[in-house]
Amino acid sequence: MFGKLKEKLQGFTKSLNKTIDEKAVELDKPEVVKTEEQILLTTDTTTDTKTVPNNPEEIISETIIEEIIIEEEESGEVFIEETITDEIVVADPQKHETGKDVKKEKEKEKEKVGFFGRAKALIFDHEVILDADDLEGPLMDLEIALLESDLALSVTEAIVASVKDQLSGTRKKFGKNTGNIVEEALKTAILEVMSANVFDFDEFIASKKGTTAHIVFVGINGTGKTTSIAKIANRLQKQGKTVTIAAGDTFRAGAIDQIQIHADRLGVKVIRHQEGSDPAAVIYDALQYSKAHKVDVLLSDTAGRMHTNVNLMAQLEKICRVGLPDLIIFVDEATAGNDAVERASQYSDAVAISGTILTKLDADSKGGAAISIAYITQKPILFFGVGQNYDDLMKFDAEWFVNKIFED
Ligand SMILES: Nc1nc2c(ncn2[C@@H]2O[C@H](COP(=O)(O)OP(=O)(O)OP(=O)(O)O)[C@@H](O)[C@H]2O)c(=O)[nH]1
Repeated sequence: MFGKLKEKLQGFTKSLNKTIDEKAVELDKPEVVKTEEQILLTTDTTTDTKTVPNNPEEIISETIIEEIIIEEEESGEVFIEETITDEIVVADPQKHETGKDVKKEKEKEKEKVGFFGRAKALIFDHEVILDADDLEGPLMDLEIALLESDLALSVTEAIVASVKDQLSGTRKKFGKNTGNIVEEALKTAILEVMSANVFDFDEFIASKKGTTAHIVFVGINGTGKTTSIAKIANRLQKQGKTVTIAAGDTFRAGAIDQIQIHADRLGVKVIRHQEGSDPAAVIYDALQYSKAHKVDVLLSDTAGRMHTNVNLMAQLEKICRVGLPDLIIFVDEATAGNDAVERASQYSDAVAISGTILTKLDADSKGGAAISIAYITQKPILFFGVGQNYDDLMKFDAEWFVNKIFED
């Protein structure tokens, strides 16, 4: 899931981590030279064993310290040279050992702790300050990565600005979690967008106890409105709620029968008129019926319509005016590209969208549509459709979503 977005974001994370690492080494170089003596002191020439400083957990670049084994031609004996930055430390020549012994000894030491790790420990607590120059290149890469993952320009800019804000000018501890700094900044930025106006669907339904909660589903053709209505009906029934469905798609041939089939399977009452009749009238009747029968939730289907069709969008406004919905749910596909942003925006202008259901997350989704729609509508994603069965509906969880983008 979100393979492409994941790959691109990981690219940015790696590139900025590299900058941080380079900068950390640069800042800490004088410190490494200063502590060279300390490293030498750790070599006990009488026992030829080395003491180990605390915290030797990580391995640093071999460009800082190298070991060279030199074989002496005549005796076949071996000296160890340790090169620290550009200085050479020669192990005690009085204490000649055979090559085999030395190698064994070195193997043991490596098992105890990496030598580079010990050196790294000495620069462990320093801080890196990222400035605009350090961030410029990686942030440009991030912007391109997000745009290529179908995020709208406005949301891309918001995420890049947030990441920049979090990383620039601030002192960052250079410790063993360095690698997380960038990822955390990105996660926070995406989480901010995805958590806009969070609203809990179940709490909302619970709050309507005693009255009929009316939900209208809108969106372009074939995005999964009818299927999502059936999934929501199934979910509500499992929670002990009573449900009615309004067959408000009177436009597409077969749409009324399609929703009737779902309703029959689920044992839900459908209020329907003739094909071609006024959808606002069907929905009005369904609402009266549901109220009279104290039905907990009325789910109203509407015909798919292109956001660019002025007449059909005007009809949708009328449906929502007459039907007095408590929620208007915009349904679109998680697989949608940048065009999803345009339609979310136009639907949002036409009617007061309360939230979005993103369907087909089980198909190859780039993830960009989810982030963009949440940002453009400034309304929460409520559910993900994750398949064609009634149970294939997942309540949206922003943290789950963001972690999914970054998981390996
Ligand atoms: N894989 C997958 N398919 C889905 C999902 N949701 C809906 N579909 C399929 O998408 C197709 C269209 O779904 P519908 O529910 O008919 O879409 P609609 O928005 O009501 O279509 P119109 O009435 O033409 O506007 C159907 O084949 C559904 O089975 C989903 O979450 N995952």
